[in-house]
Amino acid sequence: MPVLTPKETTEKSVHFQEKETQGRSKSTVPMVELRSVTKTYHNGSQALFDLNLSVKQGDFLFITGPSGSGKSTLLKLLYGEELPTQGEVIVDECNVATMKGDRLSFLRRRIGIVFQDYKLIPQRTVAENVTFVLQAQGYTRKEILRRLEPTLKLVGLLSKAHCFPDQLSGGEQQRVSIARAIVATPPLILADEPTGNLDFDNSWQVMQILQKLNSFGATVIVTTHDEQLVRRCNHPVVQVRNGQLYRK
Ligand SMILES: Nc1ncnc2c1ncn2[C@@H]1O[C@H](COP(=O)(O)OP(=O)(O)OP(=O)(O)O)[C@@H](O)[C@H]1O
Repeated sequence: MPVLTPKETTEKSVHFQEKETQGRSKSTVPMVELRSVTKTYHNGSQALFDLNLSVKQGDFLFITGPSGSGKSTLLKLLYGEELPTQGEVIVDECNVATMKGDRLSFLRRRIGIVFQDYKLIPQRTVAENVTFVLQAQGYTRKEILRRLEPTLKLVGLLSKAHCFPDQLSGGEQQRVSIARAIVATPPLILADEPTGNLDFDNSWQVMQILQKLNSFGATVIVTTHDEQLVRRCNHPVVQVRNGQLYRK
């Protein structure tokens, strides 16, 4: 079972400020645990089989694997988009499969999700795309404004706050989607092929942001095909093959 080594620096919440983390004790608390998880889709397609994984708070993990091996399915199980056919999916000490309604929504608020295809709203500006979810969650205007600026600054888009998505490059659009995922400072960030549509320089920029968030304390799990990017970052890697996980 790939149990991943925790980093030296671990915090429970994300703040967009450098923090003095040297000398903190390692976290041993798992943020994510999959216990003997099997996922078979209704059409009989078996995506994952008897899979175990433990990712501790503050870890950074890459998940690689060939197309169709089950990477996206694994992430979908973590945010409750799909349910396991067998086994348990534990996120932040909650059993995802047993959560419904408000409890599932509350758990999802603690997870920032970044997709390959950005999923931005074309008719809304960068600032509106980023703050939309906060508004829906009932944050006050003052709190929304307090969060917006440091978030845009972190992804290098403060000067683009009033642009619309079609006025941005692909790399910039992906950074907006990261800003949207992190503006509520979730302790867990899941990124599904976040660099799949980007060239190497933009991919590296995205990875640097994700690594920065990890250094601030967030647990980060990234699926990718990009071996070059994985090699350049010094983080644990597991591979999904035939529905199971292998440590690389
Ligand atoms: N909604 C679904 N219904 C039926 N089968 C599905 C569904 N989603 C995924 N699958 C199947 O599950 C398996 C794993 O798919 P998944 O999308 O998790 O792979 P992946 O590793 O993320 O692939 P890629 O790298 O191409 O995105 C594949 O065989 C796929 O066809």
